[in-house]
Amino acid sequence: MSATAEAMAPRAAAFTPVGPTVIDCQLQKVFYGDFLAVRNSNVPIEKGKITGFIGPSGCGKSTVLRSLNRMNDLIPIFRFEGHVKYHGQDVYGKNVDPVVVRRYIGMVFQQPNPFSMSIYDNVAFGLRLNRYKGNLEERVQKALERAALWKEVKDKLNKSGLSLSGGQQQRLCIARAIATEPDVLLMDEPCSALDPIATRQVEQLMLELKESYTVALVTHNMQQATRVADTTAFFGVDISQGGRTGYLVEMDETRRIFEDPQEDLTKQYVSGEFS
Ligand SMILES: Nc1ncnc2c1ncn2[C@@H]1O[C@H](COP(=O)(O)OP(=O)(O)OP(=O)(O)O)[C@@H](O)[C@H]1O
Repeated sequence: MSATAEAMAPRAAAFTPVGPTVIDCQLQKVFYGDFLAVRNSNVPIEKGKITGFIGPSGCGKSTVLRSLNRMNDLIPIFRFEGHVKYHGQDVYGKNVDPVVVRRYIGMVFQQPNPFSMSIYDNVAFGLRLNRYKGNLEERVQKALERAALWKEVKDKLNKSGLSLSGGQQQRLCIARAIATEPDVLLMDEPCSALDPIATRQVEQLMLELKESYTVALVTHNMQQATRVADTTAFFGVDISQGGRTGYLVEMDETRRIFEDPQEDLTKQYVSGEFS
């Protein structure tokens, strides 16, 4: 670790959540094969808040986000040292089923990815997978209402999810993710494929969703972080060892990260000196 990076790590690690922590994520080292992709990143996710992850390309934002609900399990060369605990329980515990983890910690991806099936079936998918025994129609409607899509699709629930616009597709994916009523929603650049109007709709939706869910959001868009995130984690890339290893530089209330950051690197990044 470089001297600069060493100096930065303790302060970042000292971030103390104000409210209860839903996910206690402490990643000492994250590898893809031999490649050290992320180091020294303690990123507590606080209840009822939107936690934004920002930083230059390749700093490990998505890697950290995907570690929270074991999405990286799908990559055989992924491994890490550290722990991820959800309400104190080890997410990577021996007997923990990743499908169950994702039932509580849902995910929305960068590209809207509705399944090639009807709007209704898209939203009902996770409920059926989890053998939901209640009133399916009611739950589908509720999820679509919460995702601010119901009014636009209520008369065409049998149409393909793929027939919707990009912004509608992303709200459909959000409806699909919240239908099973997860506790936490992970969003990996959910607006990057959307136009400004659809982006604003999804941002508005995020603000409404945080009333019921805890959200962690990866975004390339710093304005988006200032608009929606309560807390922001800024990641940098350490090139001192010849590789490109991401690490948490600083995490704080969003206002502080953008107006009064503690670290020079954060200052330079939020003022647009590098990207
Ligand atoms: N499946 C993988 N196999 C090997 N290396 C990977 C894999 N996924 C990511 N990486 C590497 O890990 C590092 C972190 O990638 P990650 O996608 O987490 O960064 P990011 O900050 O989200 O980037 P971006 O903003 O460009 O999406 C990068 O160097 C990337 O090339």
